[in-house]
Amino acid sequence: MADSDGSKYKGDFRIFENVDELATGLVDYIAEISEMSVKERGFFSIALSGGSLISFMGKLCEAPYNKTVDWGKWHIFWVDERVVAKNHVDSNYKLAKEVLLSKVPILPSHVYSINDNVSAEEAASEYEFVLRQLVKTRTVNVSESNDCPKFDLILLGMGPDGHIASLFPWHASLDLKDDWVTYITDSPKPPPERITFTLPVINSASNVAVVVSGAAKAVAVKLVIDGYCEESTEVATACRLGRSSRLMDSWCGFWTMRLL
Ligand SMILES: O=C(O)[C@H](O)[C@@H](O)[C@H](O)[C@H](O)COP(=O)(O)O
Repeated sequence: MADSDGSKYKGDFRIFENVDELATGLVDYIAEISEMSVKERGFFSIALSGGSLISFMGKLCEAPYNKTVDWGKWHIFWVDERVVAKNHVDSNYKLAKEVLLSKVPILPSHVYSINDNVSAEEAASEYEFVLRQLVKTRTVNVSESNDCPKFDLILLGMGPDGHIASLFPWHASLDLKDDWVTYITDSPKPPPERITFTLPVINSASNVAVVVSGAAKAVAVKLVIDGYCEESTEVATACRLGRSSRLMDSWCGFWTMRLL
């Protein structure tokens, strides 16, 4: 599969019987990429969205992951964040803190949350500034094909409308090419004010996984599977599954993309 800038990805679909198996499959995948990145670069840079994927990541606090993962090497970012106080019920940071960050020995200085005391516009530009410093020191790797950050892993959820991060269908933010982080004040999903990585940053990551469960997502997932069918034979099994059942009633799984 090739992106518009010629980047090549290898991907697969991982389908599970239930959300508990999905959580185990997801944390195995995260632990594997963490180990590989620490071996190759000495760091692991991971960017998270909000939503249900964070609760699945809670399994990382259990054995064996709590002991085997090299938590001191983790650097955690947010692919998108709602511009609300860190203790607000809508905060993606709050969710990640409760489920994971407060339970494993990640260094507080390696947790890059947004500044929630400024406007969405300022928060986005400050976050991009922080990223630029970390790319200079290579704490976050840099893409060989553009100057974008190349996160070791970006984890996304997907809404029933097909949105990922805080990039919503038909929104002008989808067309941004030069910004790394942007802001919106009109999110169709509340709360309205958010910051988000742009598509060039998401598409530059070494690994991306989209984690999706539930009946509400079935139509959007079918569109993704059909898109893959047109472009790649790598995911033939998932495609057959998608075709034989035409539209699955529900969906429980994630798909991965690895930059070659
Ligand atoms: O801030 C947000 O709204 C999220 O980052 C968003 O992109 C989320 O990941 C999807 O809406 C899926 O959420 P669920 O998995 O909870 O449906």
